[in-house]
Amino acid sequence: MTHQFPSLSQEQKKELSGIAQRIVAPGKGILAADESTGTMGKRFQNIKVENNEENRRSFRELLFSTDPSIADCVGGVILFHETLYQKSDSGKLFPQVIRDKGIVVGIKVDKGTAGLNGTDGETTTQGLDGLGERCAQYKKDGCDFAKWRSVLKISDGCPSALAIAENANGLARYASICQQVCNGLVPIVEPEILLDGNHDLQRCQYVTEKVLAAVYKALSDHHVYLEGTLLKPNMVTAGHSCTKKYTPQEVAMATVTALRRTVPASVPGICFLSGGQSEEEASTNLSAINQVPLHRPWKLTFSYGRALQASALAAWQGKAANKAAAQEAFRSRAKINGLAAKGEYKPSSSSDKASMQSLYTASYIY
Ligand SMILES: O=P(O)(O)OC[C@@]1(O)O[C@H](CO)[C@@H](O)[C@@H]1O
Repeated sequence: MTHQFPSLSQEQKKELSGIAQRIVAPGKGILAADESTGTMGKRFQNIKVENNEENRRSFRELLFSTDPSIADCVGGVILFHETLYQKSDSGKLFPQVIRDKGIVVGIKVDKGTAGLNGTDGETTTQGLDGLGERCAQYKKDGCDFAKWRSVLKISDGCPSALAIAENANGLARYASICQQVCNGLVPIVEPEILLDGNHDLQRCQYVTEKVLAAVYKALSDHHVYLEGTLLKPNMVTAGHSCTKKYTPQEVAMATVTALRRTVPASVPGICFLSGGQSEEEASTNLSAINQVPLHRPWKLTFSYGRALQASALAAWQGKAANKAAAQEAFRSRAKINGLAAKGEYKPSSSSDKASMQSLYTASYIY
């Protein structure tokens, strides 16, 4: 075996690890506002709002112009391409609005999934062609991190060895391109295992361990600098149609056990996706994860889309008059998750009904 040909200087490594650490500073997580145009359409349908560019801008404006105290619990925001070039009501580009609050700007760079022929409906993720050029441009336009989502599912025969290997390699190739000399983006590596299925907690833990082990082998093969990366995994939970119910403590123990067996201690932070859990479930499980009596060498925090925005969307209803109420709903959810990231969130019996509502969609695609 040859030696490694170093591609990153000490300064470049320092920049990457500094960005990653700022995003997951104590009590901070990520707002995933990177829904594609199609996904926003589904969200808007529920509140009967037309899916046009101005409405998408207005909703994001509401989130990004929330009181600056939001920066106490949000360290990073992930944007969709369209949003990166949109402006606030006062005419400021969104990345500037976000950076002015001391929050790091990120961008979703994958181009969605494509079928893997010969498998039982499994997929790979597209977007590697021209990725280097796109990353360099995004860095110039104010981004410091990126996100790429791979999707795997659990059934009797899934995930297949092919799906695991193909998605791990894609994530590693993407991560190495993000970190390349001129690009300087911290890659968030997201191997999402969907909630669909009737499998139990143990099966999800087993699959999560196999998937993460393959991802970290591929990241090593591709010489990815782990200190300058973040992981965005699913929590280990039973499938959505499993009849057995598990406590947050059981979910937390299975999740932390799987992570301890597979994720190197050099990774600064693990930011969970919410994956269809209700807002309350996602917060309660995260808090329980941060209370597991095992050594946890990484920050364990959130990178929620649905579980951070559902109440805000419901309060907004597309009406300017509801902006303040929607911002308050978002601020309150972010604060709760900030506490959960420190293991300090205690759910109260008075939690409102909407926050307990499942946000699950079968075979979630975007
Ligand atoms: O699972 P959640 O927390 O809602 O969203 C997690 C996420 O990766 O999936 C979405 C795909 O639509 C992205 O917008 C988002 O970043």
